[in-house]
Amino acid sequence: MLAQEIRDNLSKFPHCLLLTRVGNFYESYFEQAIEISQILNIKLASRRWGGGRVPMCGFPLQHIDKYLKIMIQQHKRFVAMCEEFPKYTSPGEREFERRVVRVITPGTLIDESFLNQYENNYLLAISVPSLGGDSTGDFALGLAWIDVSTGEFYSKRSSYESLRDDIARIGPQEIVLNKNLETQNSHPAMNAVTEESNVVSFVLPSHSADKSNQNPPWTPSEAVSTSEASNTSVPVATKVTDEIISAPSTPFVYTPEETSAIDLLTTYLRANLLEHMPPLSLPYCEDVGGRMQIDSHTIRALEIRENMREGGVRGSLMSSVKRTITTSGTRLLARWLCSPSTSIQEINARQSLVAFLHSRPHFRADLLVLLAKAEDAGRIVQKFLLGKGDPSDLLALTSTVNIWSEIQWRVSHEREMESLEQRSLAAPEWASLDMLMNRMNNLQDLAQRISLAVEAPTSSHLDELQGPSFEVNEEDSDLNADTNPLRAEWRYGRMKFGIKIRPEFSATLLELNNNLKHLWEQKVKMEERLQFKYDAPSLTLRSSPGQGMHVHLGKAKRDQRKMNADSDFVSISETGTTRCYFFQDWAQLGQRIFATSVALVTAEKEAFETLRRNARVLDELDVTLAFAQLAADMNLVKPSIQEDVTYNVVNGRHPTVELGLLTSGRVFTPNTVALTPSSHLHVITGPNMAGKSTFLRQTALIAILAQSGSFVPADAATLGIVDKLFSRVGAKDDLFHDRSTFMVEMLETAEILRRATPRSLVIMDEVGRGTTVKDGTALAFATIHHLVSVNRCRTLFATHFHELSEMLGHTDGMTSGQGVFKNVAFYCTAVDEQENGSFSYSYRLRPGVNRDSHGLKVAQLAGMPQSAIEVAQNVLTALKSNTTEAYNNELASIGQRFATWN
Ligand SMILES: Nc1ncnc2c1ncn2[C@@H]1O[C@H](COP(=O)(O)OP(=O)(O)OP(=O)(O)O)[C@@H](O)[C@H]1O
Repeated sequence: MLAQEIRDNLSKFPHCLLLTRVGNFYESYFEQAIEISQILNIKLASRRWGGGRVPMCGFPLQHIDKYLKIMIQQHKRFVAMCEEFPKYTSPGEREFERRVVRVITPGTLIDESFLNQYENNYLLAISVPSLGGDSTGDFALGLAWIDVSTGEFYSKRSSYESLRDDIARIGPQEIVLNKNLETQNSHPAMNAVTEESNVVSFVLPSHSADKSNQNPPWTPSEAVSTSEASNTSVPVATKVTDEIISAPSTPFVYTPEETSAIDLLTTYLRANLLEHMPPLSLPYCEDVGGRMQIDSHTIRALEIRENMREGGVRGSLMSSVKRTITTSGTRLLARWLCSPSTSIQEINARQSLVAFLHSRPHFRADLLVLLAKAEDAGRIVQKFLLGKGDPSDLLALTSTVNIWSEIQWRVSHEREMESLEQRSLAAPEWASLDMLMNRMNNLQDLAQRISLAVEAPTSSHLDELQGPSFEVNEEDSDLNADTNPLRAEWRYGRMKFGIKIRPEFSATLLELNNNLKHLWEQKVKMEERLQFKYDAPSLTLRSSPGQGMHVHLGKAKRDQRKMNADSDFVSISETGTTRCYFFQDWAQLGQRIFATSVALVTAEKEAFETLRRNARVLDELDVTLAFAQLAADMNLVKPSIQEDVTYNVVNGRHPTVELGLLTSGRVFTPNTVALTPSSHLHVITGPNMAGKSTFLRQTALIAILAQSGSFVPADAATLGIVDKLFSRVGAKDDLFHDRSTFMVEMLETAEILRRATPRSLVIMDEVGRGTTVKDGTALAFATIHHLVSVNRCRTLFATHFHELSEMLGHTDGMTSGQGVFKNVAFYCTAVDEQENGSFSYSYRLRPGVNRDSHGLKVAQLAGMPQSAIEVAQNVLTALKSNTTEAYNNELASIGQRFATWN
């Protein structure tokens, strides 16, 4: 029996490692046991089955998380969890029913202990246009991504051009694509997803792309549209709240591409979460132009989330600026830093709040103490929706809501104190905090209502919820639980999730519950009346997607006589034994039941959404408090943001390098930069190790911080919105994809030249260094030429090819704008040499060109043997000879001179 169950499951889930619960163990049998024992490094045993011995291995239940982590996160394998459920057959006997309740994949983790709570664990679905369609058009792709462990759900239009950037920014653990793509290795979408060795899964969508727009793949409650809701006077399905301070009040409109991606995602989730599929919020629709686009290389090169060398967060922007104290706030901070806003209104709202909190250190400190006590409410709500919430989660949720109330109280107390002190000047400042706090619900009795209203169901509850039976006609050919609204209502509404919101939670819920109860009673009475009147005991009132509300006769031959004689019953179908009729009265009553059921589910979800919404407001408070704290710690200033293309930063600093230097007691030298339309490309020259790359990177990081809503490390800053940020810095080779260092460099450069707009910011470090000096110089010149004449974007271009300055018409003593290229200016760093031979770097930029790279000094510092340095010095002197003949003679003599050891 067990052997057969396991064989069946192995063939049903061939792509998974199967773990079967047997008593207090998870076990694996047959060929897979060999593989699992190797992966987990556990003992391989065998047992006698069916006359032969079969391999097996297993481990105690309590080790499940440890081993799941190895299989899923280290080996990127999928695991099908087959659980056992006791079945009481007869007194004293106990049997088990076993079934796969969930397939765990890297992108569908729920509450596993190895999940990093400070980071999102996203599953991303990408829909691509059908073959033969317009596969190259702008924004032809749809993206949908969700963190199942927190319920954070988003969608967005995308294009092939920006797909890589979107993937890098979202950082999914797993990507889902349409099954049609599985064999198309050269498809551009496949190229983009395999770039980062992502885990890629393929699924057949439940709806075709063209149908999906009219027939969205969500549960009925989610699909309730404004018009539908107003017809039935039920609450409109609440949209996912925005993360921004001024949330849009209009509902989201999803493009067909997004709808297809959402369909792919939900189909995949259902196929894997199985019995743990939660009800989903509507995805928050990201505006394509609303976020700064940071290209995929730049996210890595600027070390925003993680440090490139070690892969960890140490030394990253995130680690230097992180002052958040909640896990969900930290996740939000990472999202803001990886996709800064391009809306001046949004940025200003965030910055005003930071300024407000920055100017009130005591208030800030109090709020931080309170926030530190709050739990990750969004994650707890999601746990309940996933059927995993337990009494301790309920306690945590209740106490967190109490803390939210305390925060609200502390805010109003601060306001009272200020009005007592008659600080009327401060009134406008309150606007930003008011805007945020107004998005929180009244919490006065929320905590009490939660403990009253949220409960794990007992089995009697489940029975109560299931009946009275409003079942689906099993003979219907188009029977499908996902498209049958009534089934889905029970399934998504309450049944599966081990959680029920009691009607006491809100007046709306109470009223809807009463209505529904009343309608059910009417339905039962109508059924009984019809059975009696038409002498038809097999008559039931039913609903199905194919036949709508209909009257069903189970034993038609026996019961149809009187009904056929009544013109109120219109026959719509019949089989050998059954018959179905349309009956106006039932059609009307059934519709009302349906509408009320949908409204009830919507209202229940609204109750959870209330909690989520508040949690999100607190996340924003956490991040803005963190920015305020950061501003105080690192002496940051509020930047002024404007809608033009300037970039003016006075004495800017690199936040991470500054911190690093501080730890060794050194001081960072600040630098000023002024990019304007008349001087929008700056060529930076100077010695090795004198701070060129640092200057380039700090320029990009300041733009990111400013547009995320933070203050910036500078004395003053005025920034025009950056729509796209590009970098070409510090390339490595990419042997896996068969690309040399120079090829990587050229790919990145080509992408910038193709995509940068006049509102973009580009930093380029040593373009052309990976080839010969002549080729490199030519390419560097062509790149500058293109950036100045075609892209016209703000650019910092660091180079050791100082010949470029001559080519661009720079002469000593000239000022900005006097060269052949009017929009190009020249700045450099230098080495200060002392008479005693010692030297130091001057990190401070000054106008002009530095033709000396002082590379030998760096070699000396790096510990190159003195004899080698001397040889290099001789060669350098020879190479600096200024006539062609002398130069060639020197080259010829160098070999002769240094070949003496031979
Ligand atoms: N403004 C600064 N103030 C103080 N120290 C700095 C500054 N900028 C850079 N440094 C220090 O100098 C080191 C080298 O800087 P960076 O890599 O930016 O130089 P570089 O000019 O780009 O060098 P190379 O041309 O060799 O790539 C940094 O790691 C940092 O320790």
